[in-house]
Amino acid sequence: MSEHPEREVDATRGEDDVAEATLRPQTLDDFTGQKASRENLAIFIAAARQRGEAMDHVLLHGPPGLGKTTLAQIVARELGVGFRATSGPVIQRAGDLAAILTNLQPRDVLFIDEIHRLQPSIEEVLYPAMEDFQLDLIIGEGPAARSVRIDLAPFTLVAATTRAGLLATPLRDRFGIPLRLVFYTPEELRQIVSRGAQKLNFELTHDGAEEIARRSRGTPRIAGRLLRRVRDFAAVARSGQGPVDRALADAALARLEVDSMGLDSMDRRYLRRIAEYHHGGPVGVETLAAALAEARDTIEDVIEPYLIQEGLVLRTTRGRMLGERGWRHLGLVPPARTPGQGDLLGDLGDGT
Ligand SMILES: Nc1ncnc2c1ncn2[C@@H]1O[C@H](COP(=O)(O)OP(=O)(O)OP(=O)(O)O)[C@@H](O)[C@H]1O
Ligand SMILES: [Mg+2]
Repeated sequence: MSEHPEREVDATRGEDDVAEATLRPQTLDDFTGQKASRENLAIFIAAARQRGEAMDHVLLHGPPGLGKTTLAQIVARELGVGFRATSGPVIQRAGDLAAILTNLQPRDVLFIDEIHRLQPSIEEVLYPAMEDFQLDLIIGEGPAARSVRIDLAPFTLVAATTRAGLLATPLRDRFGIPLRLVFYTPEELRQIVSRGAQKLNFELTHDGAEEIARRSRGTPRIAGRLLRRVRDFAAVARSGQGPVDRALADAALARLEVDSMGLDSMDRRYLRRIAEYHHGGPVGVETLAAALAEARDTIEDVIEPYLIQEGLVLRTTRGRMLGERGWRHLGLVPPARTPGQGDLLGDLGDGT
Protein backbone atom coordinates (compact mmCIF):
# COMPACT_ATOMS: atom_id res chain seq x y z
CA MET A 1 0.00 0.00 0.00
CA SER A 2 1.21 3.45 -0.82
CA GLU A 3 2.55 5.71 1.87
CA HIS A 4 1.24 8.60 -0.20
CA PRO A 5 -2.43 7.96 -0.77
CA GLU A 6 -2.71 11.45 -2.22
CA ARG A 7 -0.28 10.62 -5.02
CA GLU A 8 -2.29 10.20 -8.18
CA VAL A 9 0.54 8.73 -10.20
CA ASP A 10 1.89 6.35 -7.59
CA ALA A 11 1.91 2.99 -9.34
CA THR A 12 1.36 1.00 -6.15
CA ARG A 13 -2.13 -0.14 -5.26
CA GLY A 14 -4.10 2.45 -3.33
CA GLU A 15 -7.32 2.33 -1.36
CA ASP A 16 -9.64 3.45 -4.12
CA ASP A 17 -8.20 0.93 -6.54
CA VAL A 18 -10.91 -1.58 -5.67
CA ALA A 19 -12.61 0.05 -8.66
CA GLU A 20 -9.84 -1.54 -10.75
CA ALA A 21 -11.73 -4.80 -10.97
CA THR A 22 -14.14 -3.21 -13.47
CA LEU A 23 -11.28 -2.34 -15.82
CA ARG A 24 -9.41 -5.61 -15.51
CA PRO A 25 -9.13 -7.51 -18.80
CA GLN A 26 -10.53 -11.04 -18.51
CA THR A 27 -8.90 -12.82 -21.45
CA LEU A 28 -5.52 -12.84 -23.18
CA ASP A 29 -7.11 -11.28 -26.28
CA ASP A 30 -8.54 -8.47 -24.18
CA PHE A 31 -5.11 -7.82 -22.64
CA THR A 32 -3.38 -4.96 -24.49
CA GLY A 33 0.42 -4.68 -24.74
CA GLN A 34 3.20 -6.95 -23.36
CA LYS A 35 3.30 -8.62 -26.79
CA ALA A 36 6.25 -10.91 -26.06
CA SER A 37 4.84 -12.18 -22.76
CA ARG A 38 1.38 -12.58 -24.22
CA GLU A 39 2.58 -14.61 -27.20
CA ASN A 40 4.69 -16.84 -24.98
CA LEU A 41 1.81 -17.48 -22.62
CA ALA A 42 -0.60 -18.25 -25.46
CA ILE A 43 1.70 -21.02 -26.69
CA PHE A 44 2.31 -22.56 -23.27
CA ILE A 45 -1.39 -22.42 -22.41
CA ALA A 46 -2.40 -24.10 -25.66
CA ALA A 47 0.23 -26.82 -25.21
CA ALA A 48 -0.77 -27.54 -21.62
CA ARG A 49 -4.42 -27.76 -22.59
CA GLN A 50 -3.64 -30.12 -25.45
CA ARG A 51 -1.68 -32.46 -23.23
CA GLY A 52 -4.10 -32.12 -20.35
CA GLU A 53 -1.16 -31.42 -18.06
CA ALA A 54 -0.36 -28.71 -15.55
CA MET A 55 1.43 -25.80 -17.25
CA ASP A 56 5.01 -25.03 -16.30
CA HIS A 57 5.58 -22.52 -13.46
CA VAL A 58 5.52 -18.82 -14.39
CA LEU A 59 7.47 -15.95 -12.83
CA LEU A 60 6.09 -12.49 -13.62
CA HIS A 61 8.37 -9.62 -12.75
CA GLY A 62 8.24 -5.90 -13.32
CA PRO A 63 7.25 -2.59 -11.69
CA PRO A 64 3.92 -2.25 -9.86
CA GLY A 65 0.69 -1.79 -11.79
CA LEU A 66 1.77 -3.34 -15.12
CA GLY A 67 -0.60 -6.31 -14.99
CA LYS A 68 1.06 -9.16 -13.08
CA THR A 69 -2.00 -10.08 -10.99
CA THR A 70 -4.22 -9.58 -14.02
CA LEU A 71 -2.14 -11.98 -16.12
CA ALA A 72 -2.05 -14.60 -13.34
CA GLN A 73 -5.86 -14.61 -13.26
CA ILE A 74 -6.04 -14.77 -17.04
CA VAL A 75 -3.70 -17.77 -17.12
CA ALA A 76 -6.00 -19.73 -14.79
CA ARG A 77 -9.09 -18.74 -16.74
CA GLU A 78 -7.59 -19.65 -20.11
CA LEU A 79 -6.35 -22.97 -18.75
CA GLY A 80 -9.85 -23.58 -17.45
CA VAL A 81 -8.59 -24.43 -13.96
CA GLY A 82 -9.05 -23.16 -10.41
CA PHE A 83 -7.23 -20.08 -9.11
CA ARG A 84 -5.90 -19.79 -5.59
CA ALA A 85 -4.09 -16.63 -4.46
CA THR A 86 -1.80 -15.84 -1.57
CA SER A 87 1.32 -13.75 -1.01
CA GLY A 88 4.84 -14.05 0.36
CA PRO A 89 4.32 -12.05 3.57
CA VAL A 90 1.04 -13.82 4.37
CA ILE A 91 2.62 -17.27 4.55
CA GLN A 92 4.12 -17.31 8.03
CA ARG A 93 4.70 -21.00 8.67
CA ALA A 94 5.51 -24.02 6.52
CA GLY A 95 2.17 -25.46 7.65
CA ASP A 96 0.32 -22.53 6.01
CA LEU A 97 1.87 -23.34 2.67
CA ALA A 98 1.32 -27.08 3.15
CA ALA A 99 -2.38 -26.49 3.78
CA ILE A 100 -2.71 -24.48 0.57
CA LEU A 101 -0.74 -26.98 -1.52
CA THR A 102 -2.59 -30.07 -0.31
CA ASN A 103 -5.92 -28.42 -1.15
CA LEU A 104 -5.08 -27.77 -4.80
CA GLN A 105 -6.96 -29.67 -7.50
CA PRO A 106 -5.00 -31.18 -10.40
CA ARG A 107 -3.69 -28.47 -12.81
CA ASP A 108 -4.85 -25.58 -10.59
CA VAL A 109 -3.01 -22.25 -10.61
CA LEU A 110 -1.51 -21.14 -7.30
CA PHE A 111 -0.66 -17.43 -7.38
CA ILE A 112 1.96 -16.19 -4.92
CA ASP A 113 2.27 -12.40 -5.01
CA GLU A 114 5.40 -10.67 -3.67
CA ILE A 115 7.29 -13.95 -3.73
CA HIS A 116 10.53 -12.13 -2.88
CA ARG A 117 9.13 -11.70 0.64
CA LEU A 118 8.77 -15.43 1.28
CA GLN A 119 10.82 -16.64 4.25
CA PRO A 120 13.79 -18.84 3.30
CA SER A 121 12.52 -21.76 5.43
CA ILE A 122 9.26 -21.71 3.50
CA GLU A 123 11.03 -21.38 0.18
CA GLU A 124 12.61 -24.75 0.91
CA VAL A 125 9.19 -26.36 1.23
CA LEU A 126 8.35 -24.92 -2.16
CA TYR A 127 11.31 -26.48 -4.02
CA PRO A 128 10.22 -30.18 -3.96
CA ALA A 129 6.62 -29.06 -4.42
CA MET A 130 7.50 -27.21 -7.63
CA GLU A 131 9.87 -29.84 -8.94
CA ASP A 132 8.30 -33.18 -8.05
CA PHE A 133 4.87 -32.19 -6.68
CA GLN A 134 5.92 -33.56 -3.32
CA LEU A 135 5.81 -32.16 0.15
CA ASP A 136 8.29 -33.15 2.87
CA LEU A 137 6.86 -32.36 6.24
CA ILE A 138 8.29 -32.84 9.74
CA ILE A 139 5.56 -33.96 12.09
CA GLY A 140 6.01 -33.71 15.86
CA GLU A 141 8.96 -32.38 17.80
CA GLY A 142 12.14 -33.63 19.44
CA PRO A 143 12.93 -37.36 19.34
CA ALA A 144 9.38 -38.19 18.28
CA ALA A 145 9.64 -36.04 15.16
CA ARG A 146 9.35 -37.88 11.90
CA SER A 147 9.35 -36.85 8.32
CA VAL A 148 6.50 -37.68 6.00
CA ARG A 149 6.27 -37.31 2.27
CA ILE A 150 2.98 -36.28 0.72
CA ASP A 151 2.15 -36.39 -2.99
CA LEU A 152 0.54 -33.26 -4.37
CA ALA A 153 -1.69 -32.74 -7.36
CA PRO A 154 0.34 -31.38 -10.28
CA PHE A 155 -0.18 -27.61 -10.26
CA THR A 156 1.11 -24.40 -11.84
CA LEU A 157 2.77 -21.84 -9.62
CA VAL A 158 2.41 -18.31 -10.95
CA ALA A 159 4.56 -15.98 -8.88
CA ALA A 160 4.86 -12.20 -9.08
CA THR A 161 7.58 -9.86 -7.89
CA THR A 162 8.69 -6.30 -8.40
CA ARG A 163 12.25 -7.38 -7.53
CA ALA A 164 13.43 -10.45 -9.45
CA GLY A 165 16.94 -9.58 -8.28
CA LEU A 166 16.00 -10.43 -4.70
CA LEU A 167 15.02 -14.02 -5.51
CA ALA A 168 17.41 -16.81 -4.55
CA THR A 169 18.87 -18.40 -7.66
CA PRO A 170 17.52 -21.91 -6.90
CA LEU A 171 14.03 -20.43 -6.68
CA ARG A 172 14.37 -18.41 -9.86
CA ASP A 173 15.70 -21.43 -11.72
CA ARG A 174 12.60 -23.46 -10.94
CA PHE A 175 10.37 -21.28 -13.09
CA GLY A 176 10.18 -22.67 -16.63
CA ILE A 177 8.47 -19.51 -17.90
CA PRO A 178 10.04 -16.28 -16.61
CA LEU A 179 8.32 -13.20 -18.04
CA ARG A 180 9.44 -9.62 -17.64
CA LEU A 181 6.72 -7.00 -17.92
CA VAL A 182 7.72 -3.67 -19.42
CA PHE A 183 6.24 -0.16 -19.39
CA TYR A 184 3.45 0.32 -21.93
CA THR A 185 3.80 2.55 -24.99
CA PRO A 186 1.61 5.68 -25.22
CA GLU A 187 -0.46 4.02 -27.98
CA GLU A 188 -1.05 0.86 -25.93
CA LEU A 189 -2.13 3.00 -23.00
CA ARG A 190 -4.36 5.04 -25.29
CA GLN A 191 -6.17 1.83 -26.29
CA ILE A 192 -6.47 0.77 -22.65
CA VAL A 193 -7.89 4.18 -21.71
CA SER A 194 -10.38 4.19 -24.61
CA ARG A 195 -11.56 0.71 -23.73
CA GLY A 196 -11.77 1.69 -20.07
CA ALA A 197 -13.95 4.69 -20.92
CA GLN A 198 -16.32 2.35 -22.79
CA LYS A 199 -16.49 0.04 -19.82
CA LEU A 200 -17.16 2.99 -17.50
CA ASN A 201 -19.79 4.13 -19.94
CA PHE A 202 -18.59 7.62 -20.69
CA GLU A 203 -17.66 9.37 -23.89
CA LEU A 204 -14.00 10.21 -24.38
CA THR A 205 -12.50 11.48 -27.63
CA HIS A 206 -9.39 9.91 -29.19
CA ASP A 207 -7.44 13.04 -28.21
CA GLY A 208 -8.77 12.95 -24.70
CA ALA A 209 -7.65 9.33 -24.31
CA GLU A 210 -4.24 10.23 -25.74
CA GLU A 211 -3.80 12.98 -23.19
CA ILE A 212 -4.55 10.65 -20.27
CA ALA A 213 -2.29 7.93 -21.74
CA ARG A 214 0.64 10.32 -22.17
CA ARG A 215 0.50 11.19 -18.50
CA SER A 216 0.19 7.68 -17.08
CA ARG A 217 3.87 6.86 -16.57
CA GLY A 218 3.64 3.81 -18.85
CA THR A 219 1.38 2.11 -16.28
CA PRO A 220 -2.19 0.82 -16.79
CA ARG A 221 -3.02 1.17 -13.09
CA ILE A 222 -2.26 4.89 -13.26
CA ALA A 223 -4.13 5.21 -16.56
CA GLY A 224 -7.21 3.68 -14.94
CA ARG A 225 -6.95 5.97 -11.94
CA LEU A 226 -6.51 9.14 -14.02
CA LEU A 227 -9.40 8.04 -16.22
CA ARG A 228 -11.70 7.83 -13.19
CA ARG A 229 -10.50 11.25 -11.97
CA VAL A 230 -11.12 12.83 -15.37
CA ARG A 231 -14.57 11.27 -15.47
CA ASP A 232 -15.42 12.73 -12.04
CA PHE A 233 -14.04 16.12 -13.01
CA ALA A 234 -16.04 16.14 -16.26
CA ALA A 235 -19.22 15.10 -14.48
CA VAL A 236 -18.96 18.21 -12.31
CA ALA A 237 -17.46 20.61 -14.87
CA ARG A 238 -20.03 20.05 -17.60
CA SER A 239 -22.65 18.02 -15.77
CA GLY A 240 -22.00 15.01 -17.96
CA GLN A 241 -22.83 16.73 -21.27
CA GLY A 242 -20.89 15.82 -24.42
CA PRO A 243 -17.70 13.80 -24.88
CA VAL A 244 -14.57 14.56 -22.86
CA ASP A 245 -11.87 15.99 -25.11
CA ARG A 246 -8.19 16.83 -24.74
CA ALA A 247 -8.77 20.28 -23.26
CA LEU A 248 -11.05 18.95 -20.54
CA ALA A 249 -8.75 16.01 -19.77
CA ASP A 250 -5.83 18.42 -19.59
CA ALA A 251 -7.67 20.74 -17.22
CA ALA A 252 -8.60 17.84 -14.95
CA LEU A 253 -5.04 16.46 -14.87
CA ALA A 254 -3.47 19.86 -14.31
CA ARG A 255 -5.64 20.24 -11.23
CA LEU A 256 -4.23 16.98 -9.94
CA GLU A 257 -0.72 18.42 -10.39
CA VAL A 258 0.15 15.67 -12.84
CA ASP A 259 2.52 17.36 -15.30
CA SER A 260 2.92 16.93 -19.06
CA MET A 261 5.01 13.75 -18.62
CA GLY A 262 2.81 12.32 -15.90
CA LEU A 263 5.24 13.24 -13.14
CA ASP A 264 3.82 14.40 -9.85
CA SER A 265 5.24 16.44 -6.99
CA MET A 266 7.07 13.43 -5.52
CA ASP A 267 8.89 12.74 -8.79
CA ARG A 268 9.77 16.42 -9.10
CA ARG A 269 11.04 16.58 -5.52
CA TYR A 270 13.30 13.63 -6.32
CA LEU A 271 14.65 15.26 -9.50
CA ARG A 272 15.06 18.67 -7.82
CA ARG A 273 16.98 17.11 -4.95
CA ILE A 274 19.60 15.70 -7.33
CA ALA A 275 19.75 18.95 -9.31
CA GLU A 276 19.86 21.45 -6.49
CA TYR A 277 21.66 19.68 -3.67
CA HIS A 278 24.02 17.46 -5.66
CA HIS A 279 24.66 19.47 -8.84
CA GLY A 280 23.08 16.68 -10.88
CA GLY A 281 24.86 13.84 -9.05
CA PRO A 282 26.12 11.24 -8.78
CA VAL A 283 24.42 10.72 -5.44
CA GLY A 284 23.75 7.45 -3.62
CA VAL A 285 20.21 6.14 -3.36
CA GLU A 286 20.46 5.93 0.45
CA THR A 287 21.29 9.63 0.65
CA LEU A 288 18.30 10.47 -1.54
CA ALA A 289 15.98 8.21 0.45
CA ALA A 290 17.00 9.89 3.72
CA ALA A 291 16.68 13.40 2.29
CA LEU A 292 13.22 12.70 0.85
CA ALA A 293 12.08 10.70 3.90
CA GLU A 294 11.13 7.76 1.69
CA ALA A 295 11.94 4.06 2.02
CA ARG A 296 14.76 3.02 -0.28
CA ASP A 297 12.48 0.32 -1.73
CA THR A 298 9.88 2.91 -2.68
CA ILE A 299 12.52 4.98 -4.44
CA GLU A 300 13.91 1.98 -6.31
CA ASP A 301 10.67 0.13 -7.12
CA VAL A 302 8.15 2.90 -7.62
CA ILE A 303 9.78 6.23 -8.38
CA GLU A 304 12.94 5.41 -10.30
CA PRO A 305 12.07 2.77 -12.92
CA TYR A 306 10.02 5.13 -15.07
CA LEU A 307 12.38 8.09 -14.63
CA ILE A 308 15.29 5.87 -15.67
CA GLN A 309 13.50 4.40 -18.67
CA GLU A 310 12.67 7.93 -19.86
CA GLY A 311 16.25 9.12 -19.47
CA LEU A 312 15.45 11.67 -16.78
CA VAL A 313 17.76 9.87 -14.37
CA LEU A 314 20.79 7.68 -14.98
CA ARG A 315 21.89 4.88 -12.70
CA THR A 316 25.68 4.75 -12.54
CA THR A 317 28.07 2.75 -10.40
CA ARG A 318 28.57 5.83 -8.23
CA GLY A 319 24.93 6.71 -7.77
CA ARG A 320 22.09 8.51 -9.51
CA MET A 321 22.71 11.31 -11.98
CA LEU A 322 20.29 13.67 -13.59
CA GLY A 323 20.04 12.99 -17.33
CA GLU A 324 19.82 15.62 -20.03
CA ARG A 325 16.04 15.20 -20.16
CA GLY A 326 15.82 15.53 -16.40
CA TRP A 327 17.44 18.96 -16.48
CA ARG A 328 15.22 20.04 -19.34
CA HIS A 329 12.08 18.77 -17.63
CA LEU A 330 12.87 20.89 -14.59
CA GLY A 331 13.48 23.85 -16.86
CA LEU A 332 17.09 24.03 -15.69
CA VAL A 333 20.38 24.19 -17.55
CA PRO A 334 22.91 21.48 -16.68
CA PRO A 335 26.09 22.96 -15.16
CA ALA A 336 29.14 22.93 -17.44
CA ARG A 337 31.19 19.88 -16.58
CA THR A 338 34.65 20.57 -15.25
CA PRO A 339 37.33 17.90 -15.81
CA GLY A 340 37.47 15.30 -13.07
CA GLN A 341 34.11 16.27 -11.65
CA GLY A 342 33.02 12.73 -12.24
CA ASP A 343 30.95 12.41 -15.32
CA LEU A 344 30.51 8.98 -16.85
CA LEU A 345 33.44 9.26 -19.23
CA GLY A 346 35.63 10.44 -16.39
CA ASP A 347 34.84 7.16 -14.65
CA LEU A 348 36.15 5.22 -17.58
CA GLY A 349 39.41 7.15 -17.31
CA ASP A 350 39.64 8.34 -20.87
CA GLY A 351 42.45 10.63 -19.79
CA THR A 352 41.21 13.93 -21.19
N1 LIG B 1 -2.81 -4.94 -20.32
C1 LIG B 1 -3.76 -4.31 -19.65
N2 LIG B 1 -4.85 -3.83 -20.26
C2 LIG B 1 -5.80 -3.17 -19.58
N3 LIG B 1 -5.75 -2.92 -18.26
C3 LIG B 1 -4.70 -3.39 -17.58
C4 LIG B 1 -3.66 -4.10 -18.22
N4 LIG B 1 -2.74 -4.44 -17.30
C5 LIG B 1 -3.18 -3.95 -16.14
N5 LIG B 1 -4.37 -3.33 -16.30
C6 LIG B 1 -5.11 -2.59 -15.28
O1 LIG B 1 -4.20 -2.12 -14.29
C7 LIG B 1 -4.58 -2.57 -13.02
C8 LIG B 1 -3.34 -3.02 -12.25
O2 LIG B 1 -2.92 -4.25 -12.77
P1 LIG B 1 -2.39 -5.42 -11.81
O3 LIG B 1 -3.09 -5.37 -10.51
O4 LIG B 1 -2.46 -6.69 -12.58
O5 LIG B 1 -0.88 -4.95 -11.64
P2 LIG B 1 0.31 -5.67 -10.85
O6 LIG B 1 1.45 -5.77 -11.80
O7 LIG B 1 -0.20 -6.93 -10.24
O8 LIG B 1 0.65 -4.60 -9.72
P3 LIG B 1 1.34 -4.86 -8.26
O9 LIG B 1 2.81 -5.01 -8.51
O10 LIG B 1 1.03 -3.59 -7.49
O11 LIG B 1 0.69 -6.07 -7.66
C9 LIG B 1 -5.60 -3.68 -13.25
O12 LIG B 1 -6.65 -3.65 -12.36
C10 LIG B 1 -6.14 -3.43 -14.61
O13 LIG B 1 -7.32 -2.67 -14.49
MG1 LIG C 1 -0.48 -7.45 -8.26
